[in-house]
Amino acid sequence: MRASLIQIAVDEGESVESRRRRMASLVREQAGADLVVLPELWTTGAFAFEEFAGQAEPLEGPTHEVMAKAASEAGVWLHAGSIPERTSDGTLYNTSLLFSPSGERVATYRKIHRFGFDKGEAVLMGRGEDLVTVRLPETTLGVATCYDLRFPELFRGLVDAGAETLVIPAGWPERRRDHWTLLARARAVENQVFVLACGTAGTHARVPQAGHSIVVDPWGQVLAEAGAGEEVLTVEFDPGKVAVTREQFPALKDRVL
Ligand SMILES: O=C(O)CCC(=O)C(=O)O
Repeated sequence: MRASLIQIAVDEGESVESRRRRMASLVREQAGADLVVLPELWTTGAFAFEEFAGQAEPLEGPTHEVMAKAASEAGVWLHAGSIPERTSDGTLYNTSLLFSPSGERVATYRKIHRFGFDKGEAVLMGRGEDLVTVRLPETTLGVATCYDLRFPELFRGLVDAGAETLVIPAGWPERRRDHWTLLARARAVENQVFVLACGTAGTHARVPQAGHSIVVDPWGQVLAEAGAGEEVLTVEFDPGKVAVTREQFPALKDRVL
């Protein structure tokens, strides 16, 4: 299975519309991949809190339209990262959109753990409630977003629901980059899954981003890791390795709690 993680910079000098067009073109360039993954809140930037309300979209808004088309033109499964979603009652959510290779939306995930410690996203956005898995022909995806990575119980829930590949879009800051790579590996090892974690590059809202999108196998080996700048990280992996790892080292069977 081939996956491409598109790590872009959210540059305030680029309009949201041009970034959408640029992202769509990058997705189209990944034709031939099975799965393409984009970062968290790449239209606004995950730390651009003051932009959330102004840039929030309905679920089937402009990002949905452009990404559905890009997925079908590239013929790929697309985790289109997340958007600031505005529901009909005015509530905002940090919502991920997933599309099939025919451009049909197959899942949405509203981020459960909101970041900000009583500020920013934590007060501006509503809390998601539902765990989401998506069956692809080769593997079952379990989805989570950025700060969720710190909460292992969420991933146990996804594993119980059948997840074999965790897909985690993020806008992770540079100053905690070590946590990002450490936690990505920890979630892979403890759950015996692949982890595909896609972050952003550059600096937005004065917060330098970590980049370093990463793909980890169920044994905790790093299959690929991006640098700090814009990059498309492409990796081939064998989803069958999840079953093999769980059989050879059946730690998940010894869970007590
Ligand atoms: O947990 C962290 O260090 C970063 C989380 C974050 O930036 C986010 O969820 O947007």
